[in-house]
Amino acid sequence: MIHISELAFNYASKPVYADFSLKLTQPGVVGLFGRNGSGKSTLLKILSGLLFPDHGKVEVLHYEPKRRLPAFLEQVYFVPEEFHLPDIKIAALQKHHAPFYPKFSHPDFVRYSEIFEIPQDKGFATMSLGQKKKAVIAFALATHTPLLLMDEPTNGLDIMGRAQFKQIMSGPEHADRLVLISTHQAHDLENLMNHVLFVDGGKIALSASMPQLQSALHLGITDDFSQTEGCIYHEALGNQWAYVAANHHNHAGKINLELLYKALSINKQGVLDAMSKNQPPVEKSA
Ligand SMILES: Nc1ncnc2c1ncn2[C@@H]1O[C@H](COP(=O)(O)OP(=O)(O)OP(=O)(O)O)[C@@H](O)[C@H]1O
Repeated sequence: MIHISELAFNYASKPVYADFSLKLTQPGVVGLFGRNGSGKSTLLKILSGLLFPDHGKVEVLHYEPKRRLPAFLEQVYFVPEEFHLPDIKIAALQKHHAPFYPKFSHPDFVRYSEIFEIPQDKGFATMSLGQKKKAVIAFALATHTPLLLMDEPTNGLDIMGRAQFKQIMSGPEHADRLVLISTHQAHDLENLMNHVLFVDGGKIALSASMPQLQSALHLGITDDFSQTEGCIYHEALGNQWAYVAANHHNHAGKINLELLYKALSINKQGVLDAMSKNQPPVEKSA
């Protein structure tokens, strides 16, 4: 579905990607993680055809995004982190924009709008930031495009909004699409994710499915500091210690993505060594 090889991209003189490669071949929810400024939004814009690579090959759903062919654009929806909406009501949003997306589902849009409690009688100019974001997400999910790109979708949503987002995203109607989500709110979405990507230094630091992570890593909490010896990463948690270690027991445990993110930021090589030593015989990419 996504095939990038040897991508290079610079903003004027600011290099963001150099020799970046990535392959995602299966539908599912993929989390895109990385430090501030690591290039996540830039990648989503390149994939949606809003920015053009300087070098390398980018293929999405068998199209080159930079050509912006209508047959490509009707299959991809991008929810940016920041957006401007005209002062219209959500019924008008649907009327004017839905015809661009052949698989758009009116009943699903109504259902998602109800779950999100989006006001029907207000124009966007008088909606709150969270209400506008919910309207855009409800629309994006109702397009049923095979590829959905979302940049920080839960930013600006309250606790109920985040729960509503998870509820909608878990629906079986999204099972066949690839949903690539850039987020710093790892905890919000970790139960939904099938695969995670970490970008660092203009390259993919890690691309792994959840089963691969669960098989290779053991994340836990202990009262006994001596148990953190030899771990890939540990941190104080009140009177206890949270840690990331290589999984020597072959029990598939729960992956706390925030802890994994810190482990990768502080000791990337430790994580990669554990991953390379313990790979289950499962899919190699999402
Ligand atoms: N329009 C632009 N012109 C010049 N430089 C830019 C532009 N947009 C982004 N950058 C720079 O490119 C790099 C990557 O930015 P990008 O927004 O893709 O990062 P990000 O990973 O999405 O960051 P964040 O987590 O903070 O949202 C950053 O160093 C940023 O300063």
